Amino acid sequence: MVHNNNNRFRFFFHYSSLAKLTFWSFVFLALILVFFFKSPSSSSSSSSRVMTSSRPSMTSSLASDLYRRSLKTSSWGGPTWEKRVKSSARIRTRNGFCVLVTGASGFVGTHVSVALKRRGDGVLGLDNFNDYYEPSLKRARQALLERSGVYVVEGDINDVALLKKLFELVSFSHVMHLAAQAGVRYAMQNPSSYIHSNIAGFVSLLEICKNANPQPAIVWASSSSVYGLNTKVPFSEKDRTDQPASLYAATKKAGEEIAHTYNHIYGLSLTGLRFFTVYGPWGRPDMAYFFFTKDILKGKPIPIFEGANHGTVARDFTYIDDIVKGCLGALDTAEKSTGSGGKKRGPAQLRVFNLGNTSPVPVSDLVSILERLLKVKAKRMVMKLPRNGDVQFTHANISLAKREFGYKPTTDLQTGLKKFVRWYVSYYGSSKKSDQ
Ligand SMILES: O=C(O)[C@H]1O[C@H](OP(=O)(O)OP(=O)(O)OC[C@H]2O[C@@H](n3ccc(=O)[nH]c3=O)[C@H](O)[C@@H]2O)[C@H](O)[C@@H](O)[C@@H]1O
Repeated sequence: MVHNNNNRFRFFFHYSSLAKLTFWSFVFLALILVFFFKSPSSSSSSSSRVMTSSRPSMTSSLASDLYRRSLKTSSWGGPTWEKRVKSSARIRTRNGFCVLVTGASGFVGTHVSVALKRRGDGVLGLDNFNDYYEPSLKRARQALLERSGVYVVEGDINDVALLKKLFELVSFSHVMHLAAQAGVRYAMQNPSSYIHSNIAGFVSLLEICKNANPQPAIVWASSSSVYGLNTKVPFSEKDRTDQPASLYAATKKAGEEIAHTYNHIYGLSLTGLRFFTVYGPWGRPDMAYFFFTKDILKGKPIPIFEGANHGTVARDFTYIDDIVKGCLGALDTAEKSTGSGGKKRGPAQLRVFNLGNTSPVPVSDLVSILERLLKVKAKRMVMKLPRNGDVQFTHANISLAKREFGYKPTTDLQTGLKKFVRWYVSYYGSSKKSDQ
């Protein structure tokens, strides 16, 4: 009896302390939730586009919220959001791909997404809409993508919870990874942004891809800048790439080594594309051809770089439509990854290709073409090539891409710039008045 009473007492004691514990846990959780939803920075990061979110876990959502706060992007989740994600990623043709395009509202990302969608592939975009250059241009590209049926999820590639969610909702056959911090000279002003996007972000994406089942094949943007101080021309994929001249180039080179690691350990199929100074409609305002156009129209001086002893500075300018063909060719010839759920099952494809135009043009000739197209004389201000990451010359050997997927650029600089200028004038309206 005594024994029984004791048991009952113990049971009651346990029961009441358990109830207390549960009660206080609830109170604590409620306090966290109140703090989380009322916090000013969390609400300031929420734009009018905020959707109710169904987030995977408290800790991951807090972490992802921090990223979103720092990048001022809106939140994600909820049934409507999930429906849009799935609908955008739905394949509409036999044997079509299901592609996640990171950096979809970027210059190359927009063009590639539209081309994939047009041929019936399922395409889901992802972009953090950062303000490295005018976000309104990224929004305009997003509107264009919407009209083509491509939904762009607003978020950062470092947001692990978001990436997990996307891979839960959609079984991607391919990832076209174009999200990056671009620009050679800006790396001296904001080095950490290159580490954040080009290294940490790439690893975060690869971690998700390696754990996915099935693992997608990945095609991603490297850069001609990896050739750095290499003087042997034209640049071939076999040439040395261990002398980067800018932090930007170093992060792209690091990306190539990271790609090797994930291919080796996890059996991810990885293809890096070394783009050579891509230009065209909907381009990047930080690039020379773009801001030269703006400044020539405004009558502002154009800084034209030259090498030592008046040496020519030249680029293998490559038109966007040619680059898009190269990207699709790389996707079409990408073999499947061989691993699943984080385990390698056999060797997988690892490739790197130059995507250039194979005909370098001096920067001074670029300016002459723009003068003719704009019918305005440029105020040329010739200056020494700054020692902040620029290289004097780029020239692609494209025989590897030609052999693998028939890559053959067809647009010369004159023709491509004509299309760019036409777009520029129509986009900015009366361009001479444009403040962009
Ligand atoms: O192909 C690449 O790998 C790289 O191409 C471009 O980098 P860059 O070729 O330096 O392109 P721009 O900044 O547009 O410069 C084009 C040319 O104009 C010259 N330039 C640039 C700026 C300026 O004020 N004056 C000037 O003469 C540069 O020296 C260069 O020769 C992109 O900005 C990079 O993101 C990309 O990775």
